[in-house]
Amino acid sequence: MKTKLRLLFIGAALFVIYVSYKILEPEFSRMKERSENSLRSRASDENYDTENHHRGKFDIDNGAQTHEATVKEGNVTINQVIDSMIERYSPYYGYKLNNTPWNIAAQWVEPRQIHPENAKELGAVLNAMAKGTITSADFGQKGTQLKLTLMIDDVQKVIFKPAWYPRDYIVTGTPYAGRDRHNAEIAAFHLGRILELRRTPLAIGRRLSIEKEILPAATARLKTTFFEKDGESCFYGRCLYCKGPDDGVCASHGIIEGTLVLWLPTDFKMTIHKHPWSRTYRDGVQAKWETDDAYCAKVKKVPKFNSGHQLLDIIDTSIFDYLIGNADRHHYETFENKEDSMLIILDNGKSFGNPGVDELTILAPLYQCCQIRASLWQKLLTLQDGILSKVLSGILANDPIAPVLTQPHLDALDRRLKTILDQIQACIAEVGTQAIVFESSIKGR
Ligand SMILES: Nc1ncnc2c1ncn2[C@@H]1O[C@H](COP(=O)(O)OP(=O)(O)OP(=O)(O)O)[C@@H](O)[C@H]1O
Ligand SMILES: [Mn+2]
Repeated sequence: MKTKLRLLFIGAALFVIYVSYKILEPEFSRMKERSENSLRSRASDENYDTENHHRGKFDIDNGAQTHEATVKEGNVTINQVIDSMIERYSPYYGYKLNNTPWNIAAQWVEPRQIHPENAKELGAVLNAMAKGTITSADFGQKGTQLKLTLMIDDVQKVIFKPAWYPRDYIVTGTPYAGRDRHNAEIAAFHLGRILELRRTPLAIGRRLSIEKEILPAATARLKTTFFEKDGESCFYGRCLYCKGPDDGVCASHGIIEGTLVLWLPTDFKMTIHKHPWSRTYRDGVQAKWETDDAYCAKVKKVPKFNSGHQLLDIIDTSIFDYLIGNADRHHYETFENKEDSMLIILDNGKSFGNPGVDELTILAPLYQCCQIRASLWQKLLTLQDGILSKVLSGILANDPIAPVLTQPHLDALDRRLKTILDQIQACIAEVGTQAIVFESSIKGR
């Protein structure tokens, strides 16, 4: 019996080494190819502003950022991998469009992705969100937290989630404590891109002038929630936790910082589902999943989870949430009447609260079901050894409200990634290779 276990373990370890090698191999050769082709293709792309040809930097900042990897034949360093990934995932905000940005973003939405892999128009859409004119401002429509619904250029709806905390504020208490972290929405959006999940709506930071940009566009009912404190304009909007001035946010020198999240096209209706691993939000009351190690087997008996991809989507999301420290995934939404719909990763506001706490219970869907899509596992393997934090911080460095995350939050990502990979190894040792599911996360089947 002991020998059998030992053999199984050695077999699993060899399998992991082989798969890791296979995964990294194409990344290395793609990198070589890219570095050879990048300058050539950049110069031939007429939509790139050749005077400011570097991607990234939100405001034109000549030549400050050069991520061209100089790859020597057969000798790829980790920094070159990082630079190449930053280059690949940094939106190019100066990209010039031939179409309206809003139509482009609306056409991207499909049942299993909100945007395509690495579209060059992404920077232009984000830029339009960050620079467009606010033509109307009203209460946020749904949810319990303070937010505004803004209209940009008369046509595009976005949510504005305002800043509550300075970047280095550490939220303590329950895993879901505190107000929303607006910066978390931006970090989550880009993390979703790096992980190739692409299920999070576009998000970008923006600083708005209350007097010049919000008040002139504000509805009468929103204006009634404005007040003054210490010579600054403030508002408290309307939501479950918006009772009055004590629940308001204030400008600083007339400016209020926040994150804009692009509203999904309204022709996609959404169905709301209770998350099977949701918390009770009651002190001393535990949910079933917290006390029952065989909980996953019970979830699998529910028709919508015993076939199809929703359970795997939940596992993807638990990995995503563990990385960002989001213990507040109480519900989730899918597209109505789309059989293959993804779990849309909406609302990441309760993330990046405490970089010193790794809330392992967020990973319960992974460790209780012991299954993960091969595509996500592969992606995670390529981001080990500090690559994840460096790539994400390189991309976030170009957001208008950078720095988006403090170093302790970035370090937490690498630490948590290691825990996830260890957990996957433990699952392989426990259930064998059936822990790895060969199903595309984008196609769903
Ligand atoms: N980008 C979006 N496009 C379309 N609908 C959205 C978008 N973002 C949020 N919604 C809708 O608004 C609801 C509330 O948004 P969100 O979850 O961000 O707010 P919240 O106040 O944090 O909610 P909760 O209190 O439930 O956590 C979502 O459940 C979803 O139905
Ligand atoms: Mn929320």
